[in-house]
Amino acid sequence: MASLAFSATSTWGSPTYMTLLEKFDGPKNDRSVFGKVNCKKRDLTIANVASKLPVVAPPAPPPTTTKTVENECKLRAWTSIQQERWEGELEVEGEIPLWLNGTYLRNGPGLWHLGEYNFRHLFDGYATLVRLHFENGRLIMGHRQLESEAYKAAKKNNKLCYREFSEVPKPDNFLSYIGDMAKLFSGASLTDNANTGVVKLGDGRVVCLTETIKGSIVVDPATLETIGKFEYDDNFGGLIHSAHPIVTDEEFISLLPDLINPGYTVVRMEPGTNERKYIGRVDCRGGPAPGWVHSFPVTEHYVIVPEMPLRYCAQNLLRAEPTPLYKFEWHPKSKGFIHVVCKASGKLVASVEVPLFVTFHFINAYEETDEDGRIKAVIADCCEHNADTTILEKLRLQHLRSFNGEDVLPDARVGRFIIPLDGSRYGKLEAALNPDEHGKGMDMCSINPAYLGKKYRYAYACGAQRPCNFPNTLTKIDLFEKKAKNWHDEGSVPSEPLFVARPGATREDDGAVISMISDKNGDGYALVLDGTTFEEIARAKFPYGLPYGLHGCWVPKK
Ligand SMILES: CC1=C[C@H](O/C=C(C)\C=C\C2=C(C)CCCC2(C)C)OC1=O
Ligand SMILES: CC(/C=C/C=O)=C\C=C/O
Ligand SMILES: [Fe+2]
Repeated sequence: MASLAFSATSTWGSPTYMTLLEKFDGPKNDRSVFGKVNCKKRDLTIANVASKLPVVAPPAPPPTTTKTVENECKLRAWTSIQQERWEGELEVEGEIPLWLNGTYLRNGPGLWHLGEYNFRHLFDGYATLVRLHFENGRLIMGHRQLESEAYKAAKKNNKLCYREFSEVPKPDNFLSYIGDMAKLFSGASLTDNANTGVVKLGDGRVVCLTETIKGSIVVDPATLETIGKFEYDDNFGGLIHSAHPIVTDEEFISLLPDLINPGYTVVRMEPGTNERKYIGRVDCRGGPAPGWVHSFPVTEHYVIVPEMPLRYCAQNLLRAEPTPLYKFEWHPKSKGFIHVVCKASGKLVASVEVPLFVTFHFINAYEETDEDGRIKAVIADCCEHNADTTILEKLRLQHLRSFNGEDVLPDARVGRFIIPLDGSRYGKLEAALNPDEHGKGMDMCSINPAYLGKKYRYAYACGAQRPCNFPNTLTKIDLFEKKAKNWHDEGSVPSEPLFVARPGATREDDGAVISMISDKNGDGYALVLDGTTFEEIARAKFPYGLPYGLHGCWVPKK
């Protein structure tokens, strides 16, 4: 299929869209997009509608293959999405459990270039939403670009217009540079490219998120259409928040880092409202700025506030060219801390110094009680990168695209913080199990959501089968037995496994685990594993390989 190059000569306005709408109509369209993939053409309502969707050709992707020592790497994980959107039914191999009814939504940075200009970091890409709709053993896949202001402006002007994770728009001249600085301070130049995750609020609204507050965007889970900005209806201000709020049917809890008076505000929002309410505040204990707080855990009674020695850095925010640690700085002398805030009173119940740590993702946390039922400690688990920040650099696209058989993924582990609540000054950090169990790779985790904040046994994540340059296995961690069971498809990259509990289940691991795989042939497929045995129960090939996605959520059938 001819693709419209995302260049000065291409048209992204409605005339082209209309032309394509007419041109790519009906099932014929599917074939032209798919090539030889086995996609059923049954008249499923959604699929039928979907097959009539305009298949707008996207920016031409950057080179898709990378020379390696042995062979050509065709992996699509690190290359831009092929087209703006697609939807259709997939042929299922194996059996999708009939109880698995609902939609898995996944978000991630899926478009990494503007015309000839290639972005440099995984986290810079424009958001690509993917949906896997499971219904009575059948599976419909769809993907669509998120229509953020940043994405729309890039398409319209064919250049970067907002500050992304590592990319910064080039000022035209000195005066515009001064203007850009003003925009930076007001937040006007920050991106709203919500490419990190997607959550379902208790009231049913589905919101895409990233680190910037303005990058909170409501989408329709059925069509993946961008509905509009999620406006927070309160006076907290600020420009950034944790990219991973804690979201349940009852609440939305988030942390707002304060870069002026280093600290964090803990806030809570009720379903059906857009108003975050104040829970409490933690002042940082070290360093010139708060630690990066990409995620945080909660227990039944507490919000756990990590203060990582990898701290936000005002100078790096202002720089035009990325530094090795991007918007952050490593401050080992400033130390690392974990703070525990009571959800009900907002009071700080513990604040302990812990060994240096680096983490993107907390897995879960819970309270440990003594014989009399008194809470004596908090346990908080995370994907911990052995206090080594190099993982941030390893997520550069050039690095991800150039795997040559060398083992270059830095080691990681399930880091377990033990935080005493008896007034002690220090907490501990240790590996929850031997990292060899999961090939010393560890990130992109999920749990059975019914165990959020509670003592739990199982975590699902990505581990490593070495040599590799990125986590390449799905791993089920048993924190009681301290064992892991690993799933691996040689040469492929799986995305974050998501656990869905079987309705009525009483065992923690009774359910299914969903992931999407980029395989070594350049294809991709949805994968369903049994939550207990961790064996494959079904897979369904995509029409083409999709870019890597970060985080997702489950929207159960109503
Ligand atoms: C991880 C991860 C990266 C991605 O970040 C996206 C952006 C736009 C982040 C921007 C910023 C920071 C990381 C630090 C503080 C400043 C600011 C520029 C907002 O989203 C992710 O989840
Ligand atoms: C992809 C990743 C972090 C994503 C943040 O949202 C980490 C991968 C390697 O450990
Ligand atoms: Fe994340």
